[in-house]
Amino acid sequence: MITVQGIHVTFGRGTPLEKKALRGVDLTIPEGQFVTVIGSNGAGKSTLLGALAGDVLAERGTIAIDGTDVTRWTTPRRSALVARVFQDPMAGSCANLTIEENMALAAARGRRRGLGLALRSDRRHQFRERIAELGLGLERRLHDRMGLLSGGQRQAVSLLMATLSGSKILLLDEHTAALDPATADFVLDLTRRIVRENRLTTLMVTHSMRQALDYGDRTVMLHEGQVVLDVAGEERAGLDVPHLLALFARQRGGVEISDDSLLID
Ligand SMILES: Nc1ncnc2c1ncn2[C@@H]1O[C@H](COP(=O)(O)OP(=O)(O)OP(=O)(O)O)[C@@H](O)[C@H]1O
Repeated sequence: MITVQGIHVTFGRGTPLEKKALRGVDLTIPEGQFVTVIGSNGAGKSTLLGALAGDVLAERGTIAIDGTDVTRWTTPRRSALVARVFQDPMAGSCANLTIEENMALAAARGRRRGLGLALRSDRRHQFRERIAELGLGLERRLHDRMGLLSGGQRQAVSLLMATLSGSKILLLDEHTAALDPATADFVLDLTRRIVRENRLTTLMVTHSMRQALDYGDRTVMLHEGQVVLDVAGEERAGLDVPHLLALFARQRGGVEISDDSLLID
């Protein structure tokens, strides 16, 4: 369970470039819920994920994970609880380490155990079995450098890595945006499977309205650092893309969507 209460984040405070990126965000996300997060450029989506991961410190408000106040915890301290997959397939894993070493590092995240221990033969066997489940044949490439993989393969391995440390929260920041449509579909279906099997509490930022409605159980829209729409259950099931766009336009004072950053499919 994630509890965000009254979070405010301001960048460049007191400078001419001061930007209030989050302005009093409240969100309670029950364990295992999969939330899609939408909003136009600069709405505060990545900042919200950064605040949850600990990269961005909130100046006001609190963030609790399973009842523990983590507001002042650093990113490394939160890393055993929170896993992230980024838009850039090169981020979040080490290109110069092998697939197996990357998996071992992910498994050791937030723990004091070293890489050696994480690479014990029983763990190696486990890594091979887990990566075989992706159906990409990567179990035969465990000793290849991560940098040799395609973008889609890297995102798939990054998703798998997110499950190895036992963290219960998954943050996905447009993790399919850099992939071709077919590969994006594969990674999204894998995401759905991994989230369900591991009962991960998930926030997925997407610019695609279609993805926002097709994946997950709840959709949250941010606008200028605030939650302006929060739908789940039957209300969400009854929404289609034109509806969502109309709701979005209403939040913007009736201004039509002319923002290229919002994809409708
Ligand atoms: N490190 C930073 N320093 C200064 N300003 C920042 C920083 N990070 C984000 N911002 C600003 O805060 C606002 C929110 O940014 P954020 O990246 O959270 O938006 P977003 O909704 O993820 O947008 P996009 O869809 O374009 O990625 C933007 O105006 C952005 O320019």
